[in-house]
Amino acid sequence: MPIELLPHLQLLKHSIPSMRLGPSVHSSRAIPILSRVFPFKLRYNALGPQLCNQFRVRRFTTRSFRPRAGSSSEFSRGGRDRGGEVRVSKSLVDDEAELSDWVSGLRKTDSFRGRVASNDDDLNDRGRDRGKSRDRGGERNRDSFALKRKRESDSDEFRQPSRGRTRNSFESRNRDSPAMKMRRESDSGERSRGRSSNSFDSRNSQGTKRFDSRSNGGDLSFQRTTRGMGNKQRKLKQSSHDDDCGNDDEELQSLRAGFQGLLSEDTEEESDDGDDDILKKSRGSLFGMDKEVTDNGTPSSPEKSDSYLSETRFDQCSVSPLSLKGIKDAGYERMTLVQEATLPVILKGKDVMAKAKTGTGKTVAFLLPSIEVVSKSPPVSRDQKRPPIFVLIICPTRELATQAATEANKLLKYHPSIGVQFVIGGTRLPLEQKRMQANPCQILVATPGRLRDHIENTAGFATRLMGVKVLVLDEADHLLDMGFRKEIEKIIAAVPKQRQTLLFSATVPEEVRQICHIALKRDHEFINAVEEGSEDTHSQVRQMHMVAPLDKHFPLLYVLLKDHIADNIDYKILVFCTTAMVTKLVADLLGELNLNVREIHSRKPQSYRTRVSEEFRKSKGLILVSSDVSARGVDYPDVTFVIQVGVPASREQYIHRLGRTGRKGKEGEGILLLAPWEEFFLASVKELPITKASVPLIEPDTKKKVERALSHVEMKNKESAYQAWLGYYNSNKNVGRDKYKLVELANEFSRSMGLDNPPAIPKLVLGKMGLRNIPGLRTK
Ligand SMILES: Nc1ncnc2c1ncn2[C@@H]1O[C@H](COP(=O)(O)OP(=O)(O)OP(=O)(O)O)[C@@H](O)[C@H]1O
Repeated sequence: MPIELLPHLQLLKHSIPSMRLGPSVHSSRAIPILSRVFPFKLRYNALGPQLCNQFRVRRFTTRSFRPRAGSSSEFSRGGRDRGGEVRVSKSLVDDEAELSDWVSGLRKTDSFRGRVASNDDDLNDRGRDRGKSRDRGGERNRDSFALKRKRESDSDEFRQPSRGRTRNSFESRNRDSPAMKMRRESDSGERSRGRSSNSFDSRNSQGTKRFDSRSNGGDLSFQRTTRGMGNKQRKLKQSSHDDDCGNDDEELQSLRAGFQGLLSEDTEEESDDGDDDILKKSRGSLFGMDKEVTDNGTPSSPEKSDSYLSETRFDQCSVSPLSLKGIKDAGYERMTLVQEATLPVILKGKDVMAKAKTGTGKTVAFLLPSIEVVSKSPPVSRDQKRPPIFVLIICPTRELATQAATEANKLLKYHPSIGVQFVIGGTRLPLEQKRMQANPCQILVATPGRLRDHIENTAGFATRLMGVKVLVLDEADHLLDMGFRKEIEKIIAAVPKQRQTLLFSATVPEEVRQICHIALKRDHEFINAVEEGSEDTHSQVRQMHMVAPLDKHFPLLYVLLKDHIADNIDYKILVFCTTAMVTKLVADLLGELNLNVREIHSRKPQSYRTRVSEEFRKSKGLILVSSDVSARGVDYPDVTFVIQVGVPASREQYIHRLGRTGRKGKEGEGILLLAPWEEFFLASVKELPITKASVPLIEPDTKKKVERALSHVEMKNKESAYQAWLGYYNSNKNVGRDKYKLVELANEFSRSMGLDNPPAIPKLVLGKMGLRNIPGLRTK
């Protein structure tokens, strides 16, 4: 049964002009419980203040509504008022991914280039990996605690046998999941003029407007019926965001510094049950939440609520019957809150920038109206030489692009005349060219670099792009930041000026709002589906940070993982690392520790990435160690735990990574593991409910075990990780400023890998990093 969040919000009636909700507390139960969670290994402190004191004040303004004649995007019937929480979601994943081609170029070899499994072609991958790359999944990484350990080839079989389980007791916690308020904001032109039909908040000089979705103000295209469409208040209000703490240069630097290949050693499987006892002792959630357990002592999988859904059904809005059939087959009945908020506006043809939390259905929110545009366009004849592309969707990573294309295919099930294709880096350009020629599509999903390749190298492609009516930037903030800006500007120049543009993300920093005119018309709508006063993260995802010296990070990571696994029979864990090569190292280490682990990062061929991604999507009882290729947008269901090791590239990246758990209203946990000199990052996420965890004692046996495992990790991988680590932190504004200190820290990292001397780095690389002649570095 879905949990009803915030029953008090049910009391809201659309006739109430304005009300203020009293403070609510959430997750306070965690505190006393935490103190007894890790009697043997982990002791968490100071969980209190943030969880206890999250009082939120919300204001709702309601207005009565008049249907607007001729609105093309009206819902035929409003839903009942209902509180809810919006999440959103897509994120940008990875600079590394898009840069991997560049890295390949540098190496003057195509050995990194893989091919997409969807092309039924992973020969490159097999050839490359055979004999030199050890797949760590099932072959050697046995997790003595995982109930099932499978070989990598058994990709779909990680699901634990189902057992009778009771639900977690999450519903008993006091959850703060207030009614969503969506903030819509039109850009400066309209702001200055004001609009009589919206209820402007006079306090906001920039045109903040409040309105109730049930009682639409002027230009909203929700149908105004007596009952209205839902209980969500939409506020037209400018949001502000903290500064980024990093930038894409960091990834670039780490790549520059760290591209050493994909080698890994061949080792025997090893089974060591030595930590069984520790696990048994420390049963209990990492975050100290009481969970109901099954007869056999294992808790159930994450609790789910439908708070991300609105009351409005898809069949209440004016989309084509064929789309409705596809939606129904996809299993969607009610719109998510962001879909409900954006669909009418997009269907009206307006440019939209939308922000909503991770995992709340942003993909469908931009796909569905885009499909409607195509379905209303004149049919494309098969003989047409350069059939127009009507909808162009840009995603920052390959995984996201393929995911969006898959979702589009679902929705297009009953639109036989509409085709969707994707073009992504890491695949052969000629193959894509042939594919596009054989099956011309009207909807194209692309990563920026590969799209530019096609614009420059595929005959007739530029002409096809002149048909674009809708341009979508998924993970817009990432696409518009410095890492992708140039590509995006080129792409925008290649599509018609007269088009509709849609920008979606779970994070929209102020800087991006400032420069969104690059893509959007001046009178675009900003729709913020994150309720006012709410954080950009989900309240049902428990967040912590732990600050510990670097030399403790590997054992701590192990302890955190083992503990979570012991507590969650259906565990599904994402471990984020700073760079691709550090990701590889950590995956190697966890493999040596007999955990059931896979790795994904930009240094892996695309076919491998696709395969592992698919496996993780379907699996339970699996750990995926990832670089930022999985940070944004990737929709892995039921991720139970996200661990971030080392400082994230930015506040936004932290949010997107964390957003891999807690999707579609589910529960989740996240922890950020920092070294003391990385604590500066916490200032950038201070408004998020991240509580501090104290560093647990690490048992001598655990320490020894981790050291032994590290000694088995191939030297080459340690060298690459060291170099990549240096590159990443060198380009971090805070850490990289003092080169002397940076090298000291890098050498601390080297020691944490069990090396007495730091690995030597080529002079050329050091020169590029501006680190020549810094004491403590070894050159070769
Ligand atoms: N109306 C709906 N009802 C139920 N499920 C839905 C609906 N719309 C989308 N979903 C599902 O919700 C999940 C999350 O959607 P999606 O990946 O689009 O989220 P997102 O907001 O883009 O997340 P992120 O910010 O991480 O990219 C997907 O599994 C999708 O199939």
